[in-house]
Amino acid sequence: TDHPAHPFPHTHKASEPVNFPFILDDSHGHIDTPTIQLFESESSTYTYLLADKNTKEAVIIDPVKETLDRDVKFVKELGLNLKIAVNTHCHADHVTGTGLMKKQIQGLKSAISKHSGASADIQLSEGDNITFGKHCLIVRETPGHTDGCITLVLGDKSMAFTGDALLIRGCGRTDFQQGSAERLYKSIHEVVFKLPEDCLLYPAHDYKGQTVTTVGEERKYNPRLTKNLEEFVKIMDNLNLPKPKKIDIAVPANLLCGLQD
Ligand SMILES: N[C@@H](CCC(=O)N[C@@H](CSS)C(=O)NCC(=O)O)C(=O)O
Repeated sequence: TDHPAHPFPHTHKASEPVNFPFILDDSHGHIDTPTIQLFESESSTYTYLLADKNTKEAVIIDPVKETLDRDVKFVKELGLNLKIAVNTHCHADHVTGTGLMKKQIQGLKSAISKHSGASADIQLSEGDNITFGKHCLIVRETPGHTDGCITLVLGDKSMAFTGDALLIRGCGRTDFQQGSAERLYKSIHEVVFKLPEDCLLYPAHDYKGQTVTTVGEERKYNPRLTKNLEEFVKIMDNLNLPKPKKIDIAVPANLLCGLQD
C-alpha cells in the first residue's frame, strides 16, 4: 500500500493530530502488520486498525459512532477481514461505533472487559489473546479510570494500546464510573511501566495533537505518574475537569455496544 511510513523515532512535533494512515516501519519488524491510527475530532478519540498483511485478518480498537463510515471504508478498501471490534473500556465521552459496525461487517464480533458491565460477544479477562493472522493482542487489565479498563499489548511487546488509562504525558480522570486514583496508579506502575522501555504506547485520546509515546518517555516525563502515590492522588483529586458533554448519552449506550436509541 502507499500509505506514508510512520517516522521513527517519533518527535511529538505535530501541531495537529495525525489523521492519516501509517504502516509501521520495517526496522520494527512489523511491516506485515499494517497499523492505522485514525482520529475523531469531536471527542479527540483515536481508533486503531491493525491487520495481518498476509491473512488480512484485522482488529479495530475503539471505533467511534461518528466515524463509522470512514472506518468501514478503510476495512473494505484494504480488503480486510475484520474479526473483532474491541473497546478498551465503556467510554463516557462518545458512543462506540461497535454495534453499528457489526451490522455492516458480517462475522464481526464485539469485545470488552468482563469488568466493564457492558454487553459484547466476547467478555475479556486478564491474559486473554485476541489473534489476527500470526499476530495477537494480549489483554492486560488496567483499572482505575474505570473498573473495566484494559491495555492491549501486541504479542512481541513492541506496542500497546492504553485506552484512557495512560494518556501522553497524562492519564485518564478518576472522578466517575468507579474511578480510583490508587488503582490507576497501581495499573500504570505495575502493568504499563513494566513493559519494555521502547514499547510504543498509543492512547485512546489526545487533546494536544500528540500521537504516540513510549514507556521510557512516560516513566521519565509523565507529570502525574512520576509522582509518588500520595501526590498522584492529590493531583487527581484536584483536576476539576468538567463532566464530558455526552456522558449521560454515552455511558448507557456503550453498555449496549452503542446501540441504544
Ligand atoms: N471535554 C471532553 C472530555 C474530556 C475528558 O474528560 N477526557 C477524559 C477521557 S474521556 S472520559 C479524561 O480522562 N481526561 C483526562 C485529562 O487529564 O484530560 C468532553 O466533553 O467529552
